[in-house]
Amino acid sequence: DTGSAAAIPINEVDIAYVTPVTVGTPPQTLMLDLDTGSSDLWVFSSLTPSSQVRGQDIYTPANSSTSKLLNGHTWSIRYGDGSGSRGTVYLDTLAVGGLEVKSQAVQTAQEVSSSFTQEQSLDGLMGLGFSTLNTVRPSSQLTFFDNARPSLDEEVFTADLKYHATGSYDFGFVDRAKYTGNISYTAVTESPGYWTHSLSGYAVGSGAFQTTRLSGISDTGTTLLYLPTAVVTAYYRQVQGAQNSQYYGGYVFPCSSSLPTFTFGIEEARFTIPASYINYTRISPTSTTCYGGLQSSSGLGINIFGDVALKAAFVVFSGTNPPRIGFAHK
Ligand SMILES: C[C@H](Cc1ccc(C(C)(C)C)cc1)[C@H](NN)c1nnnn1Cc1ccc2c(c1)OCO2
Repeated sequence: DTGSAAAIPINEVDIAYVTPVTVGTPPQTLMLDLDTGSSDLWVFSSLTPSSQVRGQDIYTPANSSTSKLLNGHTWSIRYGDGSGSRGTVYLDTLAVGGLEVKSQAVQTAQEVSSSFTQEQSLDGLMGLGFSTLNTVRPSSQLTFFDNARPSLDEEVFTADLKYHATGSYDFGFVDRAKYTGNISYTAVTESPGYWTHSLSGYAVGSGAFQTTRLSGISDTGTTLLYLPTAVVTAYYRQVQGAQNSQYYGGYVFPCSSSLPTFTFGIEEARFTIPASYINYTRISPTSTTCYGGLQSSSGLGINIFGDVALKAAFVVFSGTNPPRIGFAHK
């Protein structure tokens, strides 16, 4: 079996991407953020207080003839940016792009933090990290990918995220039409449940490639690219007027500055992020100061290869044993 679905940016700066997912019988369509950096599938629901719902679609288990309460089970998740949610759990039929799982744990939110309420076009998250990270208790639940595995033609899913455009997620196959050349694979360690792997090095603009192993997680649910301070200072040293602002919590620069590209290595392969991806956003609609798409990871304790990096490639998340991740040009 296979599935293929759109990855749609939810705003004009690609803060997150959503994918249509159908839940229940008859199918209720929700727009979920497929997130390889977490492992809970949670949705805005009929159990979410109306004061916390602002335009989101909701899942109503009572309207689904196939929904079953997972008795006595609850969940609670806190994300690295401080946002979070918690609630109860139903099992129901769930499909992404034609790929159906009969009994998927759907975590119904009874509380969501304000940053989720504010994102009107995002109805929840679908974690695609390793199921060890799932927060449902007393028994943790499997991700959609883990549930779908037995029926997949190939134990893979791929991410083709795009800059200011709609991309796609595919399950169970690697679409030859979506990339050029060869796929460069590298080893993944499932620690502590993320798609953790190394970069083989980096280059700033036309500068020499620095060969140095940088370990981190490929995370479709994180907007920006977070790397060690040494790398980030080397990058912004090439940007006129750049500064690391305590006030804005990161590197900012005059929007008129010209930015270098940023190249990262996957084993012998090289992927160049265009300067436009790193000129992330104006700090306010009328400001001439812009916020960088490359920021320091020093506060996070882990390097995060988020969407700013992933959208520069076609990415294969391979659930083989051992797992691996592949990057190709597109
Ligand atoms: C933050 C997302 C999870 C999320 C996604 C979207 C949203 C909004 C819809 C409200 C926009 C909030 C939250 C990430 N997912 N793997 C995550 N979940 N747990 N850790 N991370 C990665 C991390 C960790 C720390 C950080 C960060 C990132 O950005 C800034 O500081």
